[in-house]
Amino acid sequence: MMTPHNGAQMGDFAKTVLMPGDPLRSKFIAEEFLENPRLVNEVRNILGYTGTYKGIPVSVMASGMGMPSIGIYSYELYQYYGVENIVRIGSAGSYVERLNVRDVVLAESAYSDSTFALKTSGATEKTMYPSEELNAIIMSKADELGINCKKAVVHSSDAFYTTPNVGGWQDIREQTGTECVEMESFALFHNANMLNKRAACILTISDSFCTNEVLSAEDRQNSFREMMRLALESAIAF
Ligand SMILES: O=P(O)(O)O[C@H]1O[C@H](CO)[C@@H](O)[C@H]1O
Ligand SMILES: O=c1cc[nH]c(=O)[nH]1
Repeated sequence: MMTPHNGAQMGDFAKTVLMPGDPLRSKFIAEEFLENPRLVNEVRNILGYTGTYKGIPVSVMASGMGMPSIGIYSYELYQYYGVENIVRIGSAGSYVERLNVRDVVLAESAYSDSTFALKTSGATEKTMYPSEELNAIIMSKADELGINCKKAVVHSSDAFYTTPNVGGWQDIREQTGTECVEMESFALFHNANMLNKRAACILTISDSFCTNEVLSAEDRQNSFREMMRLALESAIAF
């Protein structure tokens, strides 16, 4: 079953797909962590692989950046490829001092003023929720692995670059209670809930709005090993 955006056949994806925004983070995870990784999609260079981790099938495929992009890929994986679980593994900018660069964060909810949900299904909620079951497994795996995984309310933004006239990150933080920003989890959680599937989002802080630290493109691609291990160990426990 091919789609306009995915060249894989039905059966090519495992029941759980890890989903970074960056296609080269997807390639890195497949080559570094999966046994016998097989490239199953390269349409638009949205690299997708299936292999095994500790003998259990797991897939990893990029989402691209932003809600329209993850909206397409997650919908097709759930609806046409029989995927049950998608775990976004992304980078994020921190709005608060308790979330430092390289900290691992689990989204407990995603707030957005995006129209993605409204346009997709008519949903008017501004907060979308991940699967409680997946989150519980991820937190318990983090404990087992000795990873300090911090839960946070995430802001899913439609814009990466903003100008001063639209209100700054401090206003957003105060008005919404969000603690870090990324660009996809609201749409992913919406699609999972709409299709009776499961989703979660683990993030690594790559930028701090408080300290102005910024990680390099290479670090964002290859260095988030704690998040990758946590996602893989959780995936085989789902
Ligand atoms: O590192 P990824 O997973 O792409 O996530 C974050 O990075 C991109 C912006 O730099 C957006 O996609 C944002 O959500
Ligand atoms: O500041 C950031 C960092 C990563 N991703 C975002 O969307 N914003």
